[in-house]
Amino acid sequence: MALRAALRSRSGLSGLLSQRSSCSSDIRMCVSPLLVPQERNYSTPPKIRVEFDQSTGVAVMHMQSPPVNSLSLDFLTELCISVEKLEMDKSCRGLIITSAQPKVFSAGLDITEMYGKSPEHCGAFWRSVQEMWLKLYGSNMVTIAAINGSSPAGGCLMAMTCDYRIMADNPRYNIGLNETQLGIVAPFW
Ligand SMILES: CCCCC/C=C\C/C=C\C/C=C/C(=O)SCCNC(=O)CCNC(=O)[C@H](O)C(C)(C)COP(=O)(O)OP(=O)(O)OC[C@H]1O[C@@H](n2cnc3c(N)ncnc32)[C@H](O)[C@@H]1OP(=O)(O)O
Repeated sequence: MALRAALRSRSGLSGLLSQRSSCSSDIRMCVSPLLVPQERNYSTPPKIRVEFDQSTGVAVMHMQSPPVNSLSLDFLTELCISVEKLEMDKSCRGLIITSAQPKVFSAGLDITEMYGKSPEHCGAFWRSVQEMWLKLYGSNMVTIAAINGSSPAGGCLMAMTCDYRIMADNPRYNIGLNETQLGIVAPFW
């Protein structure tokens, strides 16, 4: 109850959504093996920014990978590490995921990860996709997607793995699954 009240009263969620629409206890103590070799390259700016409010127990995760928060291997790795860190912090009970990019929540899987890559890279990429939705779907935190822009395909998948979805009311923002239109078939796993 306290968490829900906190979520409701936080300027965070309502602020995030109105801002965008107006412009047009299992603590895992180890990092998963998938994530170990994928440490962030510190020569590039972080793709994920997390603000954790100790007083409410709510973290806001801002996706900030220009131009459209496409889900690349690097992006997904960073996102999974951030979720794991929050998951390990017992005081974090709620997670709001939103976008720092204008008009787009996430464009879905990064198309450039799907051609001209080695089989090893493709394997790592698809594992990271799976890791992302398993982590969010299985999270002990209350998870909310604050969808402040378009969110096709993998962006929709990510939102679907959260407990709640709230989308900015803007007719220009699309959400849904368009894989068939693109001729993409998700591999068996
Ligand atoms: C719970 C159980 C689950 C089990 C598993 C189930 C299913 C399998 C899992 C997932 C399948 C998912 C597949 C995918 O996600 S495939 C990707 C599909 N995505 C799209 O088709 C989105 C395409 N993009 C858009 O529609 C638009 O770009 C936008 C997001 C609406 C934004 O429009 P806007 O006009 O603002 O920008 P631009 O179109 O001009 O784009 C700017 C810039 O970004 C590049 N870009 C866009 N999308 C992607 C992308 N997905 N990957 C890589 N790059 C992308 C675009 O090319 C532009 O680049 P430029 O260099 O030209 O500036």
